Amino acid sequence: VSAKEKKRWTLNDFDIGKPLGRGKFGHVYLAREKRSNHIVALKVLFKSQLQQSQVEHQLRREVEIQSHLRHPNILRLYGYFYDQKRVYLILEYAAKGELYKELQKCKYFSERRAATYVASLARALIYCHGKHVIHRDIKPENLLIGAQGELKIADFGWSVHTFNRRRTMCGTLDYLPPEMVESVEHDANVDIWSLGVLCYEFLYGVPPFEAKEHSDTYRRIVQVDLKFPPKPIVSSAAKDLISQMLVKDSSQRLPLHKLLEHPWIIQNADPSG
Ligand SMILES: COc1ccc(C(=O)Nc2ccccc2)cc1NC(=O)CCSCc1cnc2[nH]ccc2c1
Repeated sequence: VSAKEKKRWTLNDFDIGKPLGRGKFGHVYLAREKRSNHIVALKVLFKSQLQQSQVEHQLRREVEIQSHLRHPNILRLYGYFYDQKRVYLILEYAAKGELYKELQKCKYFSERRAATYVASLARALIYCHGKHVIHRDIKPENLLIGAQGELKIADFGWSVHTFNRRRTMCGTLDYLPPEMVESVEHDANVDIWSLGVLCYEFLYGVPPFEAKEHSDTYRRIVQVDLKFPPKPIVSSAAKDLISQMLVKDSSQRLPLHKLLEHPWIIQNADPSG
């Protein structure tokens, strides 16, 4: 289903399959586009709920942002259509499912798997930043796994163009960098912080600043209270990379292109991503 055809999609163009999950604004179903037999994920959003939460403009902006993003590690939004009550998003289907379920199952990933994922996410973020899009919500719940095992950034519910930086608190705090916790101006370097948090969680199975109370997590983040547990055994190269990303001063964080040259990535990431 290429977005080139500016055709008007309707529900009749699809056979609807099993439910894939329920998001905040609606349900997602496996679906097959009848003419091409192409398998997609169809996300159904209720207009009433979008109106209630005043997110229609955010959805419109997001569809606009997404329609220009083409990257193997970014879940595609092929198009959308609507009827009386609902808005339908035609999304890429990631055949190997949700990354966080895989992380829960494995407890933590090998250094090779973690480095491969981190490198592919870094390439996706370099691509986004090149288009002045910062994602700001990189966490396991927003990552899916494609048919070849490749990682896909899957949810842009909070992405913004860098020119209008809204500071809306969204979801878990674990991934928020100090400047967002202290809600000061922030820039694309927020994604480097989140990628560092993610790399830590891939290797240890828990995020670095996790605490029982929100207030404790806040404090640990703004103090960058970074500790590496004795188990599982993690290489010093991995710890070095994480320590260069989880830096309070966002301008001092390791730039993404430097990350791709870091010894731990060079030695462990599978080049195909
Ligand atoms: C590019 O992606 C997206 C773009 C936009 C939105 C969205 O809802 N935007 C929004 C909504 C309302 C207000 C403002 C903005 C969501 C996504 N992405 C997902 O929702 C991921 C899981 S759905 C797909 C999918 C695929 N492949 C799978 N394999 C297993 C499960 C699964 C699930």
